[in-house]
Amino acid sequence: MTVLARAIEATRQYGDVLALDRVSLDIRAGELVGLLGPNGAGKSTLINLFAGLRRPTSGVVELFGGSPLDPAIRRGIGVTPQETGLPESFRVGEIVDFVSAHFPEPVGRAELLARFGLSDLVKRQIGGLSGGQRRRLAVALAFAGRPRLVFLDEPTTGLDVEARRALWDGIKAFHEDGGTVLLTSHYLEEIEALAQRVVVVGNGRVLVDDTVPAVRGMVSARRVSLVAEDLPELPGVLGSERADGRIDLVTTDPDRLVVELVRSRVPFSGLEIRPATLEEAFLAITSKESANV
Ligand SMILES: Nc1ncnc2c1ncn2[C@@H]1O[C@H](COP(=O)(O)OP(=O)(O)OP(=O)(O)O)[C@@H](O)[C@H]1O
Repeated sequence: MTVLARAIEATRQYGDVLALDRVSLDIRAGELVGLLGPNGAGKSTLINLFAGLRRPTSGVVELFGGSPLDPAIRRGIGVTPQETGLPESFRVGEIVDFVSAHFPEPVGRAELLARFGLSDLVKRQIGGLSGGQRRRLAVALAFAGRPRLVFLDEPTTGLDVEARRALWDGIKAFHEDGGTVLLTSHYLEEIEALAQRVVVVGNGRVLVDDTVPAVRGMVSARRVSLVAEDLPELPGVLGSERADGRIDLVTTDPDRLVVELVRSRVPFSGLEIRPATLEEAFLAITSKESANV
């Protein structure tokens, strides 16, 4: 399958910060890839390299077989960064026309707005939109020029359930028509709703590149929560925290943890076991990864 975007051993440093550490990744035509990772993992940096907004410190980044720094090549992509500033005095329809004018075969105002559930806002000034409406508009604009490949950095942050669904529908429709998408998210649920492939990044490295069900299986960390005065060292604890009189322990083996807890004869009560958040699960993957190095 045609590779539309490729990183080969791409490293990006900001001063002392190693934001990306020898990342190699192919995005193939027709894929909808979810880039998942905690804050500071390097997701935006990777998108910025693909979109030609930053250069790699070392390694190679290609877009459509050429350089992402070439404006003619970049015309084939659509991008919505994490934060966008749209001119407040423009009306929604005007900004769509303005962006569309930069492309040879734009989607067209009515169709684009309909795809993202924004038709009713066509005459509204951007300054009068809610935060969620602005976000949806910013994402819709990435699709205005009929791009082959779209990069969306946390497209649904700050959106309520309905707005999120409207956005997902727009992204899905593009993908079903053969479009290729790379989107970032903190939520596996979001990636699960849209993508088949998920790339997990942490500390600037690709930790996992697999199908959504495979990653679901990997992030099997559980949170064991209980009330106790004090706890001894327990095996398999990846992280712990104390809040509201409870102690929360993150582990990939809750059965063993509970057995050891009982064996330790420390008095406890209110035992609860539930799935860990993705952030906690990342910790599990990251620590497994560093154990393998
Ligand atoms: N312009 C910059 N100057 C200095 N450091 C930067 C810059 N941009 C990013 N970084 C650092 O690089 C690392 C990766 O940041 P990046 O924004 O790519 O992460 P992210 O995965 O997108 O995070 P988030 O989920 O919070 O958006 C972080 O440590 C960040 O502080």
